[in-house]
Amino acid sequence: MKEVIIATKNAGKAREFQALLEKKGVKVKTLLDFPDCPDVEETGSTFAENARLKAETIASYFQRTVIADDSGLSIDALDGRPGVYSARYAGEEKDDQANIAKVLKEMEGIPFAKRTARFHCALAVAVPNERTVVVEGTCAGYITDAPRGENGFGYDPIFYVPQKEKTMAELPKEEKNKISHRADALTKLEKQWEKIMNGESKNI
Ligand SMILES: O=c1nc[nH]c2c1ncn2[C@H]1C[C@H](O)[C@@H](COP(=O)(O)OP(=O)(O)OP(=O)(O)O)O1
Ligand SMILES: [Mg+2]
Repeated sequence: MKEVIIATKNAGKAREFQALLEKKGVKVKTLLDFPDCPDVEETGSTFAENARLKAETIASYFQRTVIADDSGLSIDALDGRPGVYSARYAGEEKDDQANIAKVLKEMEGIPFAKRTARFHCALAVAVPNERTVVVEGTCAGYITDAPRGENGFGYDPIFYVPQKEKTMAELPKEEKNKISHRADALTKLEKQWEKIMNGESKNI
Protein backbone atom coordinates (compact mmCIF):
# COMPACT_ATOMS: atom_id res chain seq x y z
CA MET A 1 0.00 0.00 0.00
CA LYS A 2 1.23 3.46 -0.81
CA GLU A 3 2.03 5.72 2.07
CA VAL A 4 2.22 9.47 2.55
CA ILE A 5 3.44 11.65 5.39
CA ILE A 6 1.06 14.36 6.59
CA ALA A 7 3.07 16.99 8.46
CA THR A 8 0.73 17.42 11.41
CA LYS A 9 0.92 16.83 15.14
CA ASN A 10 -2.82 17.42 15.53
CA ALA A 11 -4.55 14.12 16.38
CA GLY A 12 -7.93 15.33 15.08
CA LYS A 13 -6.50 16.20 11.68
CA ALA A 14 -4.54 12.93 11.63
CA ARG A 15 -7.75 10.90 12.11
CA GLU A 16 -9.50 12.80 9.32
CA PHE A 17 -6.66 12.32 6.84
CA GLN A 18 -6.56 8.62 7.68
CA ALA A 19 -10.27 8.31 6.83
CA LEU A 20 -10.10 10.58 3.77
CA LEU A 21 -7.07 8.89 2.21
CA GLU A 22 -8.01 5.33 3.10
CA LYS A 23 -10.64 5.64 0.36
CA LYS A 24 -7.83 6.31 -2.11
CA GLY A 25 -5.89 3.27 -0.90
CA VAL A 26 -3.24 5.43 0.75
CA LYS A 27 -1.81 4.82 4.21
CA VAL A 28 -1.19 7.93 6.29
CA LYS A 29 1.76 8.58 8.58
CA THR A 30 1.80 11.75 10.64
CA LEU A 31 4.37 13.49 12.81
CA LEU A 32 2.76 11.76 15.78
CA ASP A 33 4.56 8.66 14.43
CA PHE A 34 7.88 10.56 14.45
CA PRO A 35 8.21 12.19 17.88
CA ASP A 36 11.74 13.45 17.13
CA CYS A 37 10.63 15.45 14.13
CA PRO A 38 11.39 19.19 14.52
CA ASP A 39 8.64 21.70 15.29
CA VAL A 40 7.98 24.17 12.49
CA GLU A 41 7.31 27.75 13.53
CA GLU A 42 4.19 29.01 11.79
CA THR A 43 5.41 32.49 10.93
CA GLY A 44 3.35 33.03 7.76
CA SER A 45 0.48 35.49 7.53
CA THR A 46 -1.79 33.22 5.46
CA PHE A 47 -2.91 29.59 5.66
CA ALA A 48 -1.15 28.95 2.35
CA GLU A 49 2.19 30.34 3.59
CA ASN A 50 2.06 28.28 6.77
CA ALA A 51 1.08 25.10 4.93
CA ARG A 52 4.01 25.63 2.55
CA LEU A 53 6.43 26.25 5.43
CA LYS A 54 5.38 23.08 7.23
CA ALA A 55 5.40 20.91 4.09
CA GLU A 56 8.75 22.13 2.75
CA THR A 57 10.54 21.91 6.12
CA ILE A 58 9.33 18.38 6.78
CA ALA A 59 9.86 17.20 3.17
CA SER A 60 13.45 18.34 3.39
CA TYR A 61 13.85 16.63 6.79
CA PHE A 62 12.59 13.26 5.46
CA GLN A 63 13.69 13.75 1.82
CA ARG A 64 10.23 12.51 0.86
CA THR A 65 6.93 13.83 -0.41
CA VAL A 66 5.07 15.51 2.43
CA ILE A 67 1.61 17.09 2.64
CA ALA A 68 0.91 19.77 5.26
CA ASP A 69 -2.43 21.21 6.36
CA ASP A 70 -2.79 24.69 7.75
CA SER A 71 -6.34 25.44 8.68
CA GLY A 72 -8.55 27.58 10.88
CA LEU A 73 -11.75 29.45 11.45
CA SER A 74 -12.49 32.88 10.08
CA ILE A 75 -15.44 34.77 11.61
CA ASP A 76 -16.91 37.75 9.74
CA ALA A 77 -18.09 39.63 12.86
CA LEU A 78 -14.53 39.36 14.25
CA ASP A 79 -12.88 40.71 11.09
CA GLY A 80 -11.69 37.22 10.15
CA ARG A 81 -10.30 36.21 13.54
CA PRO A 82 -9.11 33.80 14.85
CA GLY A 83 -7.82 33.08 11.30
CA VAL A 84 -4.23 31.89 11.11
CA TYR A 85 -4.04 32.19 14.90
CA SER A 86 -6.88 29.67 15.40
CA ALA A 87 -4.79 27.03 17.21
CA ARG A 88 -3.31 29.46 19.72
CA TYR A 89 -6.20 31.92 19.99
CA ALA A 90 -6.51 31.61 23.78
CA GLY A 91 -2.81 30.93 24.44
CA GLU A 92 0.26 28.92 23.53
CA GLU A 93 -1.08 25.67 24.97
CA LYS A 94 -3.50 25.19 22.00
CA ASP A 95 -6.52 24.39 24.17
CA ASP A 96 -9.68 23.75 22.10
CA GLN A 97 -12.04 24.43 25.06
CA ALA A 98 -10.31 27.71 25.90
CA ASN A 99 -10.34 28.78 22.23
CA ILE A 100 -14.08 28.06 21.99
CA ALA A 101 -14.77 29.96 25.22
CA LYS A 102 -12.85 32.99 23.92
CA VAL A 103 -14.74 33.02 20.61
CA LEU A 104 -18.14 32.66 22.32
CA LYS A 105 -17.33 35.55 24.67
CA GLU A 106 -16.33 37.78 21.77
CA MET A 107 -19.52 36.83 19.91
CA GLU A 108 -21.87 37.61 22.82
CA GLY A 109 -24.93 39.60 21.76
CA ILE A 110 -24.32 39.16 18.01
CA PRO A 111 -27.53 37.92 16.31
CA PHE A 112 -27.54 34.62 14.41
CA ALA A 113 -27.69 36.19 10.94
CA LYS A 114 -24.44 38.04 11.66
CA ARG A 115 -22.62 35.01 13.03
CA THR A 116 -21.36 33.85 9.62
CA ALA A 117 -17.99 32.09 9.51
CA ARG A 118 -15.85 29.89 7.33
CA PHE A 119 -13.38 27.10 7.93
CA HIS A 120 -10.31 27.31 5.69
CA CYS A 121 -7.83 24.61 4.82
CA ALA A 122 -4.64 25.09 2.82
CA LEU A 123 -2.87 21.92 1.75
CA ALA A 124 0.72 22.10 0.54
CA VAL A 125 2.35 19.19 -1.26
CA ALA A 126 6.13 19.42 -1.10
CA VAL A 127 8.40 17.12 -3.06
CA PRO A 128 12.16 17.51 -2.47
CA ASN A 129 13.67 19.63 -5.28
CA GLU A 130 10.32 20.33 -6.94
CA ARG A 131 7.91 23.24 -6.83
CA THR A 132 5.41 23.01 -3.99
CA VAL A 133 1.73 22.82 -4.92
CA VAL A 134 -0.77 24.63 -2.66
CA VAL A 135 -4.55 24.28 -2.84
CA GLU A 136 -7.28 25.66 -0.60
CA GLY A 137 -10.71 24.55 0.54
CA THR A 138 -13.47 26.17 2.58
CA CYS A 139 -16.67 25.30 4.41
CA ALA A 140 -19.26 27.98 5.29
CA GLY A 141 -21.45 28.08 8.40
CA TYR A 142 -22.50 30.00 11.52
CA ILE A 143 -21.11 30.29 15.04
CA THR A 144 -23.55 28.90 17.64
CA ASP A 145 -24.02 30.48 21.07
CA ALA A 146 -23.01 27.30 22.93
CA PRO A 147 -20.99 24.17 22.10
CA ARG A 148 -22.94 21.12 20.87
CA GLY A 149 -21.71 17.62 19.90
CA GLU A 150 -18.79 15.37 20.73
CA ASN A 151 -17.31 14.48 17.33
CA GLY A 152 -14.50 16.12 15.44
CA PHE A 153 -12.03 18.50 17.09
CA GLY A 154 -11.12 22.16 17.44
CA TYR A 155 -14.00 24.54 16.81
CA ASP A 156 -16.40 21.86 15.51
CA PRO A 157 -18.82 22.09 18.51
CA ILE A 158 -19.59 25.78 17.77
CA PHE A 159 -19.68 25.57 13.96
CA TYR A 160 -23.25 25.20 12.66
CA VAL A 161 -23.66 23.74 9.18
CA PRO A 162 -26.95 25.09 7.83
CA GLN A 163 -27.55 22.41 5.18
CA LYS A 164 -27.26 19.69 7.87
CA GLU A 165 -29.00 21.66 10.66
CA LYS A 166 -26.27 20.42 13.00
CA THR A 167 -22.95 21.54 14.37
CA MET A 168 -19.90 19.95 12.80
CA ALA A 169 -19.36 18.06 16.08
CA GLU A 170 -22.89 16.58 15.89
CA LEU A 171 -22.21 15.10 12.45
CA PRO A 172 -20.88 11.55 12.10
CA LYS A 173 -17.31 11.65 10.82
CA GLU A 174 -18.30 10.32 7.39
CA GLU A 175 -20.66 13.31 6.99
CA LYS A 176 -18.04 15.83 8.06
CA ASN A 177 -15.58 14.25 5.65
CA LYS A 178 -17.95 14.89 2.73
CA ILE A 179 -18.41 18.60 3.36
CA SER A 180 -15.37 19.83 5.27
CA HIS A 181 -12.84 22.43 4.15
CA ARG A 182 -10.25 19.61 4.32
CA ALA A 183 -12.26 17.38 1.96
CA ASP A 184 -12.81 20.39 -0.35
CA ALA A 185 -9.08 21.09 -0.49
CA LEU A 186 -8.26 17.42 -1.14
CA THR A 187 -10.68 17.40 -4.09
CA LYS A 188 -8.53 20.10 -5.64
CA LEU A 189 -5.53 17.75 -5.57
CA GLU A 190 -7.52 15.07 -7.43
CA LYS A 191 -5.89 15.68 -10.80
CA GLN A 192 -2.34 15.67 -9.40
CA TRP A 193 -2.97 12.78 -7.03
CA GLU A 194 -1.65 9.92 -9.15
CA LYS A 195 1.48 11.88 -9.95
CA ILE A 196 2.07 12.79 -6.31
CA MET A 197 1.69 9.19 -5.17
CA ASN A 198 3.68 7.69 -8.02
CA GLY A 199 6.54 10.05 -7.31
CA GLU A 200 6.33 8.99 -3.70
CA SER A 201 6.49 5.27 -4.45
CA LYS A 202 10.00 5.78 -5.85
CA ASN A 203 11.13 7.04 -2.47
CA ILE A 204 9.83 4.22 -0.31
O1 LIG B 1 -11.95 20.66 10.81
C1 LIG B 1 -11.80 21.44 11.77
N1 LIG B 1 -12.72 21.51 12.76
C2 LIG B 1 -12.57 22.30 13.82
N2 LIG B 1 -11.51 23.08 14.01
C3 LIG B 1 -10.56 23.05 13.05
C4 LIG B 1 -10.67 22.26 11.90
N3 LIG B 1 -9.59 22.46 11.13
C5 LIG B 1 -8.83 23.32 11.77
N4 LIG B 1 -9.41 23.69 12.95
C6 LIG B 1 -8.85 24.57 13.97
C7 LIG B 1 -8.14 23.73 15.01
C8 LIG B 1 -6.94 24.57 15.37
O2 LIG B 1 -7.36 25.52 16.36
C9 LIG B 1 -6.66 25.32 14.07
C10 LIG B 1 -5.64 24.60 13.21
O3 LIG B 1 -4.36 25.15 13.41
P1 LIG B 1 -3.10 24.53 12.62
O4 LIG B 1 -1.90 25.32 12.89
O5 LIG B 1 -3.50 24.31 11.20
O6 LIG B 1 -2.95 23.08 13.26
P2 LIG B 1 -2.30 22.59 14.61
O7 LIG B 1 -1.34 23.61 15.15
O8 LIG B 1 -3.38 22.16 15.53
O9 LIG B 1 -1.50 21.30 14.14
P3 LIG B 1 -0.35 21.20 12.99
O10 LIG B 1 0.14 22.59 12.72
O11 LIG B 1 0.69 20.31 13.60
O12 LIG B 1 -1.02 20.56 11.81
O13 LIG B 1 -7.89 25.41 13.39
MG1 LIG C 1 -0.05 24.56 13.86
